[in-house]
Amino acid sequence: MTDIRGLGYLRIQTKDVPRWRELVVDGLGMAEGSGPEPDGLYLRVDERRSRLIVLPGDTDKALAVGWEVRDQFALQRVREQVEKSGVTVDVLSEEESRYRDAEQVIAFDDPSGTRVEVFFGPVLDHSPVVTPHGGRFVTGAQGLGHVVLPTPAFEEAYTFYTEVLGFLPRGAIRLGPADAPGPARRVRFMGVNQRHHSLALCPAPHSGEPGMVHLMTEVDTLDAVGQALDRLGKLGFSISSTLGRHTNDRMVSFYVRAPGGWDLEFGTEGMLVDETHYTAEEITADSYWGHDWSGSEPLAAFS
Ligand SMILES: Cc1ccc(O)c(O)c1CC[C@@H]1C(=O)CC[C@]2(C)C(=O)CC[C@@H]12
Ligand SMILES: [Fe+2]
Repeated sequence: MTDIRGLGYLRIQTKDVPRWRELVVDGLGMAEGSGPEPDGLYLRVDERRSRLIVLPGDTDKALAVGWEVRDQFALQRVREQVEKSGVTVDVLSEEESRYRDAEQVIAFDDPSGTRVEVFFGPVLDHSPVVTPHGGRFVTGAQGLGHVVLPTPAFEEAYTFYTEVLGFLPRGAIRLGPADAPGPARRVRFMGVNQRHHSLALCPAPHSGEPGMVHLMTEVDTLDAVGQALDRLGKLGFSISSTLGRHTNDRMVSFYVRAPGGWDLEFGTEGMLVDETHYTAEEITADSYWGHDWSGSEPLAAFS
């Protein structure tokens, strides 16, 4: 069983912090917090000081995906496993860890070059999470949500996450027709807690900028999802996919395009996995209904 307990945080940079604020605060209804960079946008959805960190930069890209472990002993085990696999691990200084609002952070690159941070001891903010539209986010033992990462080195990356970091396979979906020539290409889902997937890998031409396909965050009511969709329309955001219900995690969600050419998925009613009975399945449709991607602008990871 893996030492990783959940998706802890995502840190990105963007050319357009104000538009990101409209997207995640005015649109999705996250609460604005604070952090070490005065010009950064720190988003709170729970008692953590921040879960999504949006920093100003020259380009739009993911800076780091943060995975949480229980304690210093778990962090040490992860470090040993990653080093044993031949990957260099940076042990961040106390100052660098404090910048990330954690007691201790280690960092390394995954096989696609995505910066991975693993941490324990997140710093809490006990003031009430005052979300601007009253939404309540589903985090806790299920972590922040899930990320889908683009990778041109699919097999290597999948092996790394499952065999080195211990992510559990949580099924797959084939890309393209079942009778396509050559080896099947699949999006593979992986979990570390009861959330169906905390990570998915998607075969893509490159994992460079923006280095993300989407980040999913979950709220506790369908009304909060629908109201966010209404607000985003008024704010002029492009909806990449209409509302729909996924077949694997049963989540009802939509996708909205973020600056930088990747998406934020916003959903509710995600299922809880019971590992006593779960087996990894291959789904043959992404959704029971909805999720019409036909109006989507192309994802930057595929260009
Ligand atoms: C199928 C599915 C189940 C659960 C999810 O949280 C989820 O995001 C998805 C969609 C993944 C989806 C896909 O399978 C094919 C390629 C897609 C359409 C993309 O290009 C982005 C989302 C990808
Ligand atoms: Fe997703």
